[in-house]
Amino acid sequence: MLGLSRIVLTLCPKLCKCRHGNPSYVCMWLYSNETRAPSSRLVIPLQGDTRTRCSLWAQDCLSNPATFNLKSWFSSEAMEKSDERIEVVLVATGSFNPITVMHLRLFELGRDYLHGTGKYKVVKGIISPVSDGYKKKGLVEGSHRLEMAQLATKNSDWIEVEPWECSKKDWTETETVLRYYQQKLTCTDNGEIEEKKSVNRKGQKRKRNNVCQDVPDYNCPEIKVPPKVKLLCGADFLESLGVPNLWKPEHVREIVSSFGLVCITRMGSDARKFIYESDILWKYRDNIHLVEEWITNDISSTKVRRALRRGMSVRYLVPDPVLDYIKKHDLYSEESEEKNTGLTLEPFLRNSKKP
Ligand SMILES: Nc1ncnc2c1ncn2[C@@H]1O[C@H](COP(=O)(O)OP(=O)(O)OP(=O)(O)O)[C@@H](O)[C@H]1O
Ligand SMILES: NC(=O)c1ccc[n+]([C@@H]2O[C@H](COP(=O)(O)O)[C@@H](O)[C@H]2O)c1
Repeated sequence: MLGLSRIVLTLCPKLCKCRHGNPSYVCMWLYSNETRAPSSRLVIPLQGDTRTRCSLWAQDCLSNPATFNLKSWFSSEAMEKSDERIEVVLVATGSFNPITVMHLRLFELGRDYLHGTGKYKVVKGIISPVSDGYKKKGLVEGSHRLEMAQLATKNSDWIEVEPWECSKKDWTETETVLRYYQQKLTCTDNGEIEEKKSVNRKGQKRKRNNVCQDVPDYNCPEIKVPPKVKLLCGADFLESLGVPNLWKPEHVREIVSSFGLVCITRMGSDARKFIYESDILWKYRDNIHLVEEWITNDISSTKVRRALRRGMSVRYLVPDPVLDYIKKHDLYSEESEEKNTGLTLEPFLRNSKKP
């Protein structure tokens, strides 16, 4: 809870149970330093001097976060009404050529880890297959990769496949992809309201006070605190951040500072050492969650494609419906592996262009 930048108090007439329609709850929106969006919300029944107490507590907490102790200010009954965990949406980008069981495991491992911290609640997982414009060698058509990812996640009640990135002709940088998903979550939930609220009639930005009363009511569905997007990846992906000309330094900074990473260990990669050796990753190491996979395996799409080309079984490495789809469409062959041969990977091409 340290790192609060702003607390907003509002009264909640819509939660009111009294006949006169007077507000009966105080809603406190807590804004973290990391993001401009509210990170959590507390709802406290309005009894006696609750509103004054909220206001005093907010000022006290902001001026000296070390004194933060909500329980000493409010009753346990009031506290039980709030879930202070930060909601997270895990986004995995990649080729998924084809999707394997390990890709699905990444989500389970990432979610378990974040829940184990007690600080986060994972509300959704998003698989975002890369566009054909990425031009990676052996990359089969996006429509097939999408379909396979959809088949693989059919039985999951929290992992979804987003076609946005894949259905574009051109490749999209990962930082843009994450921003898109964050914006999508924020706009549906409360992003636009937040924007409107911070602009006054003359169109000028309103000065943000530490404590004010201008946030809409608690139980409007559209003002729910938006979940935070975090990038879910394997340790090899993390190490790729250091490959010259593959990533823009400002994108690496933005990914580790604004979004954050949940990184699963992988054979052949030493994520801990990589973070230590990178100044930018070291600076934001608190925003990089390293998850140890103890049941190690090195399933990779490359190895699955290789086995398929050689007519070997890949059963139990990919979900059964995915295997059926691969067979039905005869997706992976020596010929498919030659796709994009001789082409430069789009990120290298883009980053080598003069501005
Ligand atoms: N066995 C694994 N352990 C940890 N992370 C993995 C594993 N397999 C895939 N990932 C992660 O899944 C994400 C998407 O990966 P991608 O689609 O490139 O699959 P891949 O199996 O790594 O493919 P390839 O074999 O072509 O490198 C990446 O962040 C990658 O690090
Ligand atoms: N600069 C960038 O944004 C950048 C560079 C390289 C790869 N990526 C992404 O990382 C993922 C890598 O996937 P592969 O491991 O299958 O190559 C893809 O989603 C790709 O778009 C992003």
